Amino acid sequence: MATHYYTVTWDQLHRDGRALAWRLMERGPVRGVVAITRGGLIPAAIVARELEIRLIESVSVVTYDEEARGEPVVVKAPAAAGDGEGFVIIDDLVDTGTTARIVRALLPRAAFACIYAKPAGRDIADVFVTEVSQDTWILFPWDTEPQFVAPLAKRPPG
Ligand SMILES: O=P(O)(O)OC[C@H]1O[C@H](OP(=O)(O)OP(=O)(O)O)[C@H](O)[C@@H]1O
Ligand code: HPA
Ligand SMILES: [Mg+2]
Repeated sequence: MATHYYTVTWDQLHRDGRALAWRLMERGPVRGVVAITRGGLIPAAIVARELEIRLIESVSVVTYDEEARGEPVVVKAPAAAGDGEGFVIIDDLVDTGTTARIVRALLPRAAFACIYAKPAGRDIADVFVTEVSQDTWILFPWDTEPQFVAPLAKRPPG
């Protein structure tokens, strides 16, 4: 269970997505990207734009219902990425690494990249940008909205 929250704004996600693109570019040419839906869709779009990649495939794995982890289900396999040669699989984050391991098994020759990583899943990523602790839940901009917060002086102590 998460005890900390790390809120990511659209602006920060865009910057971190571009940082991921830089790191991928340094590793060598990329023919296509495979986005793990849904969280990997926007990171994959940012990377594809920066690396001028038009070949974009998707794979759908459902593992979580909000913060509750369930049995991962592959809802859609990647159709046109072969064994993954020349492709980079992209996701928003690795947490336990379960989702990444399933997709890596489907595309054994692809690299795996994500923007955020937690310690339990970090080693499965070839490239990531920012690490957060295992007890931190990352709040993505598509899951949140700005809202009023009470002034500090009016909040209950604690
Ligand atoms: O490393 P893991 O423990 O497998 O967790 C990471 C995965 O969990 C989330 O996806 P989720 O299953 O919530 O689906 P979504 O991307 O459609 O929101 C996240 O987008 C990663 O794909
Ligand atoms: O920290 C997280 N944030 C959002 N989705 C997630 N899915 C697994 N871990 C996370
Ligand atoms: Mg996901």
